[in-house]
Amino acid sequence: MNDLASLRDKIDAIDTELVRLLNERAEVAKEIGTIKNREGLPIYSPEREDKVLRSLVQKSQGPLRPEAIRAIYCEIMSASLALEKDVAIACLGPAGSNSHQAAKSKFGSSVRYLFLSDVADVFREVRKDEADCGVVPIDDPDHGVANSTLDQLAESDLVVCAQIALQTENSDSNVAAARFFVIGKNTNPPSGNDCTMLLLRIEDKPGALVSALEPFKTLNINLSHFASRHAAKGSNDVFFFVEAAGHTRDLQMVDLFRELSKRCRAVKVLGSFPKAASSEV
Ligand SMILES: C=C(O[C@@H]1C=C(C(=O)O)C=C[C@H]1O)C(=O)O
Repeated sequence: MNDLASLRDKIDAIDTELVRLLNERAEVAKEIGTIKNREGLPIYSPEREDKVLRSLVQKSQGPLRPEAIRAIYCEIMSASLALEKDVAIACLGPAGSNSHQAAKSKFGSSVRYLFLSDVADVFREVRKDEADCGVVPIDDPDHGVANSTLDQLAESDLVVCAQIALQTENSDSNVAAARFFVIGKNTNPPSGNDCTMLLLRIEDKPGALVSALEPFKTLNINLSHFASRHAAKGSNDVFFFVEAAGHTRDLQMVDLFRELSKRCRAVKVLGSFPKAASSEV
């Protein structure tokens, strides 16, 4: 037998074993799904997926690149999600839009996608349980921050449960990352690698913002993103959206919230979720 044929025989044997193992893994995921459905637990667990991916990337000795491991596992997890439940993800349409691509890079090709025409509709479908989660833009290199998403987050009781970075070519053909949030009804347990999106409502007066940000410095909590919006018409308040390192259940967050509540008109937690992988942003 020539080299090519014998190497292909080797691949055939490995594939047979891989498919057997994948089905074995899928059986376990189905059992997990039965427990979740029985106990009313969320089917999608972003913190678990993040832990699985980080651990596999760390253990892998190559030659597969980390991005390849992530892409393969995105589809494996997509297939297990679909076995656990008929999972639907709402995003901005049409099929093939940036939002759809971002959603597929997180949820893979085994789940169902619902295409909506604006961000408010995505939030509505998730609130009505027509979709398990929604994917909405948060910022992109060409258009900046998505104010419609900030406005919905300010009003809604839905939370940010994951983020997605999508590499896009911008108008100058530079590759840059557009960021999307996954929104849902459930707060995530810690993954050990989280950040937290907060909404601070602050009076529009000199020094108010500096005072609100001081506790982040004192408690040594890093801020990675920052955006502002005027609060409702007729009010003299400003909304500041900040993304801080850590999870709301971290001890130092308790201190942070105590300090923030003294310095802000209102503080709302928009969600704790796994940080983007370093290869993503
Ligand atoms: C199997 C589970 O359900 C989903 C599928 C996962 C997987 O295939 O590894 C991980 C997290 C969940 O989104 C689980 O929660 O462990």
